[in-house]
Amino acid sequence: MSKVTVVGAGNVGATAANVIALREVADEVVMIDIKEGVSEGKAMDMMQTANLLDMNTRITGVTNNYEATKDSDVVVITSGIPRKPGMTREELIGVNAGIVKQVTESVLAHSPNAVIVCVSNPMDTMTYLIHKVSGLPKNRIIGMGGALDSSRFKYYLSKALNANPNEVEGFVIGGHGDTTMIPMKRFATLRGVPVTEFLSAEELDKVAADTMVGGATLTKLLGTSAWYAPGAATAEVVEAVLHDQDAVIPCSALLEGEYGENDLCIGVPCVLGKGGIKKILELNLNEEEKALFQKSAEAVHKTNAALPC
Ligand SMILES: NC(=O)C1=CN([C@@H]2O[C@H](COP(=O)(O)OP(=O)(O)OC[C@H]3O[C@@H](n4cnc5c(N)ncnc54)[C@H](O)[C@@H]3O)[C@@H](O)[C@H]2O)C=CC1
Ligand SMILES: O=C([O-])CC(=O)C(=O)O
Repeated sequence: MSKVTVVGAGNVGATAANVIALREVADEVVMIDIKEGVSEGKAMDMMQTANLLDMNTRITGVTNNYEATKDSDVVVITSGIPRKPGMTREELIGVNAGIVKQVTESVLAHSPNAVIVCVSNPMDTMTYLIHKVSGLPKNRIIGMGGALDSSRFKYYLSKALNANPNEVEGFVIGGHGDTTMIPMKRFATLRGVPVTEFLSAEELDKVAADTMVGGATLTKLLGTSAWYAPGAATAEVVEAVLHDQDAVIPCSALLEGEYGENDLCIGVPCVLGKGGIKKILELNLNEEEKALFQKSAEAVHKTNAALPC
């Protein structure tokens, strides 16, 4: 029996729980929130789709009751405030650091062996905070950002190529921020054919720029940040871990020398499976990519330095 807890039953948390349940990634999903009745209500609503959608996962919701999260295999942390139009993710640090710290302590008290997937923003810094607060082995803490950013990159590539998004491959490394993401243009392909065969340098630069502000674009349209793709990307990460898929997904991982960085969580290609991050893949970056990575890392270090704890 596998069990996933999702902390925060707001837009992203509830969507992630729903996708995890519909894809039957886990046997049991528990949503927990501080808002009285919200998790319970969303869980009941989702369970009323079970017979319509042939879903066999059991979803429950609780308010503040960590006992119900006991012995989870994976805990997803989405609790915290989202940005509003015009804000950066980094501006959320003050409020969200306090929430993420308290939530990490509470979940680990009941699920000491869980793999933690951090979603709350600023995500790389919140992932780093979880390392500091928990002292867990580094493989058990995964920051979810690259899965989403890569999916957006593939979306914008598919639009520029006028192609089926499922035929497109590509990934994004670096920080999960409007100016820190690094869409890896050099490795993007349409069914294995480099996209540079079909797109000009200018067209590809536009795809990369749109990807970097993908979250901000949606925040402007929606008045709050996005949830469908973030929820689905979170479910992808949880599935890779629970089903021991050895899936290569860019995630925010603690670096200890990789990519020339230390004491930093930032997006790098990871092999995900049982136990969390099985391996970090070190790419042979060219000079331009190295410089972008260094700049991105500096920015994330700077945000980390603003952590209140
Ligand atoms: N890493 C990524 O790729 C993405 C990150 N995000 C981030 O995820 C977070 C959640 O976003 P949304 O779901 O849109 O926000 P939301 O406001 O819809 O939901 C957040 C939920 O967290 C709950 N919460 C607050 N404090 C809590 C606590 N101590 N314990 C349990 N629950 C608590 C709130 O009551 C609320 O229901 C934000 O920080 C957002 O910036 C959003 C999209 C993508
Ligand atoms: O844009 C935001 O603030 C939420 C987020 O991280 C994303 O959708 O990429």
